[in-house]
Amino acid sequence: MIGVLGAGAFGTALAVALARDGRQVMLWGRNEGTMAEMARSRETARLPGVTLPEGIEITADLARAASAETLLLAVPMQTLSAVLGSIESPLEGRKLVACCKGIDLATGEGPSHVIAHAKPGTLPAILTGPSFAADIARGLPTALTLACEDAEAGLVLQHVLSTKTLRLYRSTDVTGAEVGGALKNVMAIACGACIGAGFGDSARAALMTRGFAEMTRLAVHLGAKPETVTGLSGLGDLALTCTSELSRNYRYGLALGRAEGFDPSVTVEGAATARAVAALAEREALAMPVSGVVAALTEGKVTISEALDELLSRPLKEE
Ligand SMILES: NC(=O)C1=CN([C@@H]2O[C@H](COP(=O)(O)OP(=O)(O)OC[C@H]3O[C@@H](n4cnc5c(N)ncnc54)[C@H](O)[C@@H]3O)[C@@H](O)[C@H]2O)C=CC1
Ligand SMILES: O=C(CO)COP(=O)(O)O
Repeated sequence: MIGVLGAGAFGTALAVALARDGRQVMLWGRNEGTMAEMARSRETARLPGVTLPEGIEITADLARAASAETLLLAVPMQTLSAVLGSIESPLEGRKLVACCKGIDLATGEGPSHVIAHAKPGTLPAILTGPSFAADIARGLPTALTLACEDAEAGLVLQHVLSTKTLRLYRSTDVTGAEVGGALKNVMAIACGACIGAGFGDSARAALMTRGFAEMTRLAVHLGAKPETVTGLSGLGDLALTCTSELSRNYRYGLALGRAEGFDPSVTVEGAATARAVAALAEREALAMPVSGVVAALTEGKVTISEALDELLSRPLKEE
């Protein structure tokens, strides 16, 4: 049995893909009324046009869902610690797969460390890479990285979570996979803002490239392998998210660039993560200029033209 905690777009899409491939899945969401309605209609507004297979048990009972052998944690990054804290069972020896992207603002930690601190003795892993929930739910081909420090547990998870259309590549470099997933959202906000403000495609390509350099710098500083950053979890997801209007982070950036409002209820992981990265960069004395500018922009501390000036006025250097 696979338990998916978080019945938003991504958690539900993963539950749909796994159930369609014959897995038994329990999908948990915190709102009893919403979950009862999902169970009745076998639909969700988060994934229009998608029918939830009968193989998904829909529940608002956290203890029940958390009793599953493998748990996928598909809640927003800044809520991960609280959700884990509300599970009474210690979950010792169980595989806990983070399906969220970002860095915890309170601690500066990625999802696997948040899991390890909240639930010691578990086997933390991360599932990350280029994939829109809508694509996964429609059964379109998707390739992701499954990273777990415990190679044996990673191998088991790779087989348990791969389907005919969802192809998982295995890695033991959890830090590299997490940094890629977290930073690509920050860069997507930057790229959206760039296009929204009318700075053009050449400027976006420059931001993606310099953003990738920042991603690599932080990952390697934290002990990751550079080749992980060139994989699906890094370059792959950066390419998707910085160029598609299906991305919420990119769309949020577009709105910032156009000086338009944006629905605050939409999950935009890159805003809090930019602030977490800026704090981390300062603590570790790392140059992370694009992340710093995105943090300032999303906090309303600079305008879009001040943000551009800041990046263009940096000292000239070797690439
Ligand atoms: N939507 C997508 O295409 C993809 C999303 N992700 C990641 O998945 C994670 C979740 O995002 P989505 O499902 O897209 O967001 P979403 O906004 O569709 O859903 C978030 C869900 O979390 C629930 N939630 C919020 N706060 C909670 C709390 N304190 N306790 C319990 N539940 C809570 C909400 O009720 C909602 O059901 C994010 O980290 C995102 O980066 C990763 C890959 C693709
Ligand atoms: O992570 C994603 C694609 O890989 C989804 O991106 P957004 O959260 O920006 O919509």
